[in-house]
Amino acid sequence: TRSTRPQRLLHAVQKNATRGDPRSVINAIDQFCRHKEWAMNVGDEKGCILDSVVSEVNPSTVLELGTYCGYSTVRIARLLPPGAKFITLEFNPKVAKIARQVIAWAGLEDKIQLVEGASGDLIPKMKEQFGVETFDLVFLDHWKDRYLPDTKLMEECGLLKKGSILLADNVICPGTPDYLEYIRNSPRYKSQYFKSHLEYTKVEDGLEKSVFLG
Ligand SMILES: CCNc1ncnc2c1ncn2[C@@H]1O[C@H](/C=C/CNC(=O)c2cc(-c3ccc(F)cc3)cc(O)c2O)[C@@H](O)[C@H]1O
Ligand SMILES: [Mg+2]
Repeated sequence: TRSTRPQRLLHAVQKNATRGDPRSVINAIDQFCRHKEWAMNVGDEKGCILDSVVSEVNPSTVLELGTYCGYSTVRIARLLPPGAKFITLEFNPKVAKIARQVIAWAGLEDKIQLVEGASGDLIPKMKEQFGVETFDLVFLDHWKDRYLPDTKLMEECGLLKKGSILLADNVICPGTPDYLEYIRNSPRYKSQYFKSHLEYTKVEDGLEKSVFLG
């Protein structure tokens, strides 16, 4: 049977990237998606904005919603200080299996805890099961209609503290209208839009960075 897109992406990494070199894994995926087969990674243009936010926040605790093939996971993990706690959630076991191999190829498996399951089920367990108090940074990149409910759930579970940063991909394309409306009008957040483009295309997209005010 025909391979899946995540499998073909993994093979491109194993063929073109150097083991233990995160930058080469990132480049191999970007080359593959730009020249061979598009895939829904945050990509290199928005990826640079992600890098700058991660470097600025210098987080001790990070949560990523929607690992997919692990592209943004590798981008984030390579910039984290030693001892940082990085949890990424992926509910498709087949995709999680690919992401683990991409992360391993980059040599970053010790910095990343990939947990298989749905964010709605796992967020309420963060404190008891994963020993997390609050997250300094959350990267939202899963189903777009889940950004808002999961943000409210993180608030309810006390996982955000004053200064916590939410960074949301795809707020224009495919778009997350209910999330944007909430986060931009809530007195509990200060938001900033970073205009960019949909990965590997000229279509407008962007990242919304929101600071939780407590
Ligand atoms: C049920 C919600 N909770 C979840 N918990 C854990 N993992 C989840 C969850 N949802 C989805 N996932 C996983 O995250 C990934 C899904 C990401 C969804 N992303 C998109 O739809 C997306 C889509 C596009 C896009 C843009 C333009 C197009 F024409 C076509 C596609 C671009 C992007 O950058 C995207 O992020 C999958 O691996 C899925 O298994
Ligand atoms: Mg995305």
